Amino acid sequence: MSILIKNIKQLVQVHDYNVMIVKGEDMKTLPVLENAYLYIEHDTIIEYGEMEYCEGIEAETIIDATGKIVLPAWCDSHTHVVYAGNRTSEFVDRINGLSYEDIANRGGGILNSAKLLQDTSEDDLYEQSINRLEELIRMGTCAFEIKTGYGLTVEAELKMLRVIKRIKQESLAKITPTLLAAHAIPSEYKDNKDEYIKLIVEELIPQASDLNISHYIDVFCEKGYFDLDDTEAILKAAAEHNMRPKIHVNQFNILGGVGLGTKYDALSVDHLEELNDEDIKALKNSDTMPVALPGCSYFLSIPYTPARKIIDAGLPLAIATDYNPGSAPSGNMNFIVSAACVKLKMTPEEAINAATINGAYAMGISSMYGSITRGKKANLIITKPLSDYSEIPYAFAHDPVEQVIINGQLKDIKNPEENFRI
Ligand SMILES: N=CN[C@@H](CCC(=O)O)C(=O)O
Ligand SMILES: [Zn+2]
Repeated sequence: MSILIKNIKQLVQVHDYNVMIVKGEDMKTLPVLENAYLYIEHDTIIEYGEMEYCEGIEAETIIDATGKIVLPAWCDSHTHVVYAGNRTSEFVDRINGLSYEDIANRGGGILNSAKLLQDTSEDDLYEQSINRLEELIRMGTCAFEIKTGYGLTVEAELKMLRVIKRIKQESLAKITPTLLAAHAIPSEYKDNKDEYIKLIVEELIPQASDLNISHYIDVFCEKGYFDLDDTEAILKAAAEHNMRPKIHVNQFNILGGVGLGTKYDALSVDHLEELNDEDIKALKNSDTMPVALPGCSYFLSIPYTPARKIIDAGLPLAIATDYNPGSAPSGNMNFIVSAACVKLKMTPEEAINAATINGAYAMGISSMYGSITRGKKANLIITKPLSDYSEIPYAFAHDPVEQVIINGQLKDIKNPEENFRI
């Protein structure tokens, strides 16, 4: 199978030499080839260049991309897309004045989603989740991290892991699973948090490790959830099973989770709506990717991650959706790229770097995803006709995506019958 895309107005994020991460000042640069072609064989980017060098290249499928932009598909490194039902009633409660914390204190929030998920069959959970995921592929995302965390019992967390495994096996999207058993304290452990941590450490992590699905561990390190000691106990146990941290830190309060994350060589530390100089210092001496989640800030009306402080300190930054039923019920990366520009004051170049190559890094897949590089996987967005790539974040809430190539397959995203499964 071969595809040739011709007359591309702008081929974006082109790197002749493979890149794994883009940091600081370098995030301002987005390499672009004007009037270009791109040639794909099977699932791989084989060749690209200026149109004048395209002569003689033949392919089974030829796409004329006159006026259009081609870029790597979005890499969403933080999602909770496997969940049951929704939490619209809490949405209304918040409109009427309750805070996210008030709702959690009443026993709602994550615990509500956990109850729903525990009562949902594995097949139903799979169907709900893959349908959400396919809607997101139509919006241009082809790589997703997916967390557990709405099970909160050994049985239900393993059910979530099996659903994620099935999605990983059946979807054309690239999936990175993460174990987030420490997402909230189940009500039966309300006065006995240590017992729940013991359950995670002694039963869940070893059983999850035996399933060999997830190589990443997450903890919601936050007041009222898991403190620094709890988090460390879980990271330590996970490290013995070769699970690397990707943790929720600094969403509402600074507990020292960033420093703890870097100490345990976290692949990413996510949220960072609150951030101090010590956190910046810890990140500077690490291989840890900071991840901003502007959809959560928008939906909960909490501060936005100080992206300028992070990037101007010479650090890398990724952006992701945090797609979940409580704090960010949207997985639209086009919106996230726009919000990064408008609210986090990132340039379009920085935002696109953050949503492609740095998103891929935050899933440990940037050697094969996140840039237009010979040998990398062909996961691509072909836009509608646009004046320039900066129109993607500029025209917020518009849908810039016309076609998607996922794993080397051209998909008709407007056709409701189109499927994105292997
Ligand atoms: N903060 C922790 N976890 C999610 C929210 C989960 C929920 O409310 O269901 C987040 O990243 O925002
Ligand atoms: Zn999250």
